[in-house]
Amino acid sequence: TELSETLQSQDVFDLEYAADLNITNDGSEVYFIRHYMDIHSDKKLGNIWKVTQNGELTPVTTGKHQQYGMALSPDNKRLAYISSESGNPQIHMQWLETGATGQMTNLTTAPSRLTWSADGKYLAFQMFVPEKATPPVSLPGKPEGAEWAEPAIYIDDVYYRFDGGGYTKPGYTQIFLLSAQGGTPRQLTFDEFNNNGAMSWSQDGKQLYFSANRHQNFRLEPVNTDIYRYELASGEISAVTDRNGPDNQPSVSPDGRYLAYLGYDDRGTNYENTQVYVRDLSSGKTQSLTADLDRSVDSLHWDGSSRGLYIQYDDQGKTRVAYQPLKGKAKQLTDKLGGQSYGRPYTSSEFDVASDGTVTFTYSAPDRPADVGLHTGGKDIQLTHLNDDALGHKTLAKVEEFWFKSSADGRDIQGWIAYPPGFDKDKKYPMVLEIHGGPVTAYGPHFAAEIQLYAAAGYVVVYINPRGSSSYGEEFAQTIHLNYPSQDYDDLMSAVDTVIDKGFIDERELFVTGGSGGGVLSAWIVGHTDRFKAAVVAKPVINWYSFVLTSDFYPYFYKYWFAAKPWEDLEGYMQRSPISYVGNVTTPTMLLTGEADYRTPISESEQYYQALKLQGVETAMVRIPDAPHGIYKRPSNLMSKVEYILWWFEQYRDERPVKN
Ligand SMILES: CSCC[C@H](NC=O)C(=O)N[C@@H](C)C(=O)O
Repeated sequence: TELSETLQSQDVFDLEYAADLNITNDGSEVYFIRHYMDIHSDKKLGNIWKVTQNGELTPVTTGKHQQYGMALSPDNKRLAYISSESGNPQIHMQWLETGATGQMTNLTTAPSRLTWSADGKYLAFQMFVPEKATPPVSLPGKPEGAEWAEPAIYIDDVYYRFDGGGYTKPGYTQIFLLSAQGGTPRQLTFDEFNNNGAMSWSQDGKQLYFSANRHQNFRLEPVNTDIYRYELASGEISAVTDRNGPDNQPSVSPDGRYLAYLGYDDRGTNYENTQVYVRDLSSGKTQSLTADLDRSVDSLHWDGSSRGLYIQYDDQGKTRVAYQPLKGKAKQLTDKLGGQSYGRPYTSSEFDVASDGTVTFTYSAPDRPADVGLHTGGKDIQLTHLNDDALGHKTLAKVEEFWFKSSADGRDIQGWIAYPPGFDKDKKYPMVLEIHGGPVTAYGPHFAAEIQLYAAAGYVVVYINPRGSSSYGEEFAQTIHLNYPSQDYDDLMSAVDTVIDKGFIDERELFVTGGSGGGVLSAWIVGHTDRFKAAVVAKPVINWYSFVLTSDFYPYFYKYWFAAKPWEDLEGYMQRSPISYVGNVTTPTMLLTGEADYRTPISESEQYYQALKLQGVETAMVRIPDAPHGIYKRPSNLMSKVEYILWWFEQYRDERPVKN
């Protein structure tokens, strides 16, 4: 095929990225999953690879499989991982000295969270244990061999479908123990809770700490997880934490003295900073190490000497790793993490640490999905270049940071401009404003196929972190508590004005799109201004009343995003709903949503489509069959999304014939 100079939508099949980083104790090698897109199955697959400190790459496993959940044994001699190569997900093990590999289990449902005991003799893991569902009604009179319709589906659980997971089956996630020699796993927990949070062994192997929501009312208290201790000898489970609010990611220190974990006090708001807590296991004394950080810590790893922790958090659109000693100030190590959200430029990354403090992390650059990086001797080194073959010969958009003041109140807001390849500041370009979802998430200077493809099509792409985004502290994120959308609209309009003032935008050629929370804001925008020539509203919430009563995670949304239940505050719900402003819309607006989106169900898009039709506004609806909220997860769906958005915008470009 002909070499093209700029990124094309089919190039998404050539993207690769690194995940599941596991560094050896001496820091000399990093094992990772090398994800790639399989053009035949249209799925993301992945095999295990190893990279040394000098960048030498070796495959560890191979084949057209999805391998994931990798865990290096404490002595670094074995690698446990999950693979579907035998047909369904099973635990596999590779003995690294000999390369011998074995399937360790014959499970009936998918295992997860492989967690080694310190002596390397056991693996704890979790697995869904289905319960027998007996429908309350069975139809009489079916003659032998008759082909009747599928039986009716009876639902009585709070959570009956999950975005990306489909309709739920009755049962609970339980903890299991597997000998590292293989064999039959032993089930450790049996009760009617989902024992599904992260796990960590005590150093003597007598206890297993895990996080779970084991409150009687757990379904309606969706974030109230705690840390529990499981006694291997007796099977007794006791609560280690008991506050109102989440406690998770337990991690026992290498010397066995402390338990670190993440959590916050639940004050019922849309956002709280997740802090790092350390509990002295003999005295029970617990302290927060990050009370003054004003950022949410996403993950942690103990320092080999048990004197502190390496922590990861988002800060102004980037992700950092810092060393936080048990006493004293944190030391910044690197801010180059990211690259795992290859569709849109969300912060998304991971890291691991060797005993000597060498940090491996997913290395982010605006023009590449995640590579393997290393932070050692005060320097960041990029160990892999997984996409140089596919992207090295292409001209990609340059991404530049900018800051501006919001017209609402003069608040400083951060954004980025992606310039079309071959950009010439003396020319005038059409602009796409692309808006993130969440709404408490953050974009940053990270690779994003969607942004790159809009730029490759000739648009200057602008994306910002309006108020309510994460990575700027608690006050900034909470400005939209019970107040979304609101002045975030002004932040977005000020961004557009700021970029127009730079002189290279054709003011008559402004386009807007956004997904999820960004779909809310783009629908809000067309209801409040006619300055955009066309809009694509992707997987939006259009009506908060119907959203709260159809979304998979509804016990959370009504409780943390609104002051009351929908029927108790009809006015409040409708005031913040884009549907209430549909009467103002004149902008041609297309809807685009996955038909299996159970987070922002497609009925939201249908409402807007039908309302726009009734209003006589130009509209269309793109339905992506079987796609969940994460449309990008199948490469061809990512392609469809981008191609349809660009096509819609092109209909309204000046030099194109206007649509009938
Ligand atoms: C605005 S409704 C909730 C949508 C969703 N938030 C959490 O699931 C969301 O905005 N998702 C973002 C990250 C997206 O899909 O882009």
